[in-house]
Amino acid sequence: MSKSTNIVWHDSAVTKEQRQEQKKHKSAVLWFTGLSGSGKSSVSVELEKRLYDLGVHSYRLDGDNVRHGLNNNLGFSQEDRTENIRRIGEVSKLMIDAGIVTLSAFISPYREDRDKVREILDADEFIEVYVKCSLEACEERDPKGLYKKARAGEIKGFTGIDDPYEEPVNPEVIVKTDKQTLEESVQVIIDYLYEKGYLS
Ligand SMILES: Nc1ncnc2c1ncn2[C@@H]1O[C@H](COP(=O)(O)OS(=O)(=O)O)[C@@H](OP(=O)(O)O)[C@H]1O
Ligand SMILES: Nc1ncnc2c1ncn2[C@@H]1O[C@H](COP(=O)(O)OP(=O)(O)O)[C@@H](O)[C@H]1O
Repeated sequence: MSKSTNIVWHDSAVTKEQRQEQKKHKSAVLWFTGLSGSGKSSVSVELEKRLYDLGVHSYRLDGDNVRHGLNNNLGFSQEDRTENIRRIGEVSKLMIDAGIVTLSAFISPYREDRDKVREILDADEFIEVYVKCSLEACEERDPKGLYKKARAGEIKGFTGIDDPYEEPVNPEVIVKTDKQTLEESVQVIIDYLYEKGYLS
């Protein structure tokens, strides 16, 4: 529920469309969702590098990083995760308005939260990228040692262990990081962006 009252929207003199035209590409959010350790950070970092080399104005928002600043008052309860995703959805919307291809990499375990982000954007602005990887493979990788801690009961409410992860029903893109190399996953996304006309 919004607490802001007596506020009036003020339009800019430069439109989103003009910014896109200037940059020579569309803007949208690539919304990476998946278990901890599935590869959201690895794939989005590599993709950002590829996009930069292609001259695409892009920027990456990452769960761990954003929780150091903007969202450092949020934990991992369902309510806090929902607020985390709501804020990132709004930040992504601002970035899209600025003409930027935004890469948002958050577990975002709840379908409803992801769908709400989709709803506040235009139809082709939300590209859900399911970073699919079995729990077993994520746990085997355990890059931060968090699964080990969760199994030992040192972290409560860890996604995939004792907290839910709701898979996307109809994502625009699926990358299977337990079956594909990092480079193959990045290429799948680049191909999608060209095929759908985000890049030309
Ligand atoms: N309880 C619990 N469950 C899941 N993850 C946890 C938890 N506690 C800390 N971490 C670390 O926080 C990172 C996930 O943050 P996100 O903002 O992406 O999470 S969420 O979208 O709000 O669910 C996640 O990063 P990734 O491993 O990159 O996904 C973890 O490093
Ligand atoms: N094919 C692959 N794609 C992405 N990551 C992979 C792959 N194979 C192994 N990995 C490793 O898996 C780990 C994924 O961790 P990370 O990218 O931080 O995931 P997340 O951001 O989803 O938590 C990294 O250590 C990465 O090197």
